[in-house]
Amino acid sequence: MKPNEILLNTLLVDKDKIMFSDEEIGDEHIGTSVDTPLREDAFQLSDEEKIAKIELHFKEIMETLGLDLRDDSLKGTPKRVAKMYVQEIFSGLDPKNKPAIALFDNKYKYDEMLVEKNITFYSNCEHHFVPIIGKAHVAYISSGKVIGLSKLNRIVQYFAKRPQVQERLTMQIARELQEVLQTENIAVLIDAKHLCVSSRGIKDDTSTTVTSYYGGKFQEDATRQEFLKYLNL
Ligand SMILES: Nc1nc2c(ncn2[C@@H]2O[C@H](COP(=O)(O)OP(=O)(O)OP(=O)(O)O)[C@@H](O)[C@H]2O)c(=O)[nH]1
Ligand SMILES: [Zn+2]
Repeated sequence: MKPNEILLNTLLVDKDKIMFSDEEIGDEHIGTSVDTPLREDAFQLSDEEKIAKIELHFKEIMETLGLDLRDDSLKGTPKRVAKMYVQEIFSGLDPKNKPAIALFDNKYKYDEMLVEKNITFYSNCEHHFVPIIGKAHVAYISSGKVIGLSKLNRIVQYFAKRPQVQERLTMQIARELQEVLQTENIAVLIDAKHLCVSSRGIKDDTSTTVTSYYGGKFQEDATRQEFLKYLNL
């Protein structure tokens, strides 16, 4: 294959992967791979319909593995897994579960950074569908608006409840905070353990993965250092 053909193929593959956004579908999103790749018909089924379909398919997976679903302990598993996927661990794929955020004026005139640290989250790796367990630390410097503290945690949980890669999770949290708080001044740092790295494959039980995003004033060295100091990093 000539170099140009290789480049073209790469572009085609990437384009297919990132065409569909969870906010909007359109060409303007080609290149904005911050969005979870979603099918065009992603929101057509009700939760009940999704659960029924996943139950059916999961039953088939278990039977293919050789399990006898007449066993008392196993017979409810396909339904349990389906409900867990739709209502719990992948509930962040559905915008109806996005946390409602009320914005308040910064009447306290607090203009230093606010850090919400050690937000424990459970996500799942989109390559293997096994858990990612980690801590997210987020910070913002108000541009005149503030939100309730718990909403910072809720935003982290919403995006964690999707099949994820850590880089995208980091960027989705940062982008949402920038939108909600109407400021570029956002920092996000995630330190997480990927069970696909520790419990299988390379089986490295000690390594963790750190990703970060620094926007606006956090791009200045002193501000970034202050944020990291609060995290004891
Ligand atoms: N960049 C990135 N990679 C991830 C993340 N979670 C898991 N991975 C990696 O995704 C890769 C998938 O690689 P493949 O070679 O296709 O899969 P695999 O054969 O199961 O790879 P091994 O885990 O090395 O056995 C692995 O290296 C994972 O460690 C993540 O959040 N970000
Ligand atoms: Zn994985």
